[in-house]
Amino acid sequence: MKLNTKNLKAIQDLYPDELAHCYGCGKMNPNGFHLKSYMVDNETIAHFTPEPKYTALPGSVYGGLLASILDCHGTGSAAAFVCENENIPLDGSINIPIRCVTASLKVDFKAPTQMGVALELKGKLRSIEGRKIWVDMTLSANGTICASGEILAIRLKD
Ligand SMILES: CCCCCCCCCCCCCC(=O)SCCNC(=O)CCNC(=O)[C@H](O)C(C)(C)COP(=O)(O)OP(=O)(O)OC[C@H]1O[C@@H](n2cnc3c(N)ncnc32)[C@H](O)[C@@H]1OP(=O)(O)O
Repeated sequence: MKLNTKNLKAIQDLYPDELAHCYGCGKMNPNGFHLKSYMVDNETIAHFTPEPKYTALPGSVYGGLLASILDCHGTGSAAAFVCENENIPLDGSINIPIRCVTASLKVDFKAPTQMGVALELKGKLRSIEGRKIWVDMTLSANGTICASGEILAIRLKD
């Protein structure tokens, strides 16, 4: 079901402009995917509809694209979970001061991912240990989990 984002702020839109050039999710990158992830009830959600040029086999989505959007959903989720943990607001009143980058990303491709539908990505916090944040993710098409992912994101030092 499509998420109503009317009263929500995308995590990636809370990055300051100078750190928002990521190809996958940066609002300042005119050529990028502009993935937007939202915190909803202690999990993160993003929707993304790939263009047909990202085809693997006819009718299904190229796995590299799926890994790419899981990567950005994972780092955004990691930053958001740290903010929640530290009572930093995600309501847009401030740019978030937390920066996380991918140290490790694992993706399991479980079923072909149908082209032409809005994909749903979800993230759940597994753990935070110091600067290390582990997030478990799923990517679904029409309610079928097509890929699962796990990311280790590292919080950058100030
Ligand atoms: C790039 C700057 C952008 C900033 C803005 C971001 C906005 C968002 C942009 C969106 C981005 C979208 C997504 C993208 O595309 S992000 C782009 C792709 N990612 C990168 O380019 C990251 C490249 N790597 C690094 O810069 C450094 O290696 C980092 C920063 C990750 C850590 O180097 P640092 O010197 O800071 O820390 P450390 O080496 O003491 O490690 C710390 C702890 O982590 C553990 N560890 C490390 N690696 C691994 C591993 N592979 N498996 C398991 N564990 C690992 C390590 O053992 C240690 O544990 P412990 O000993 O403490 O227990």
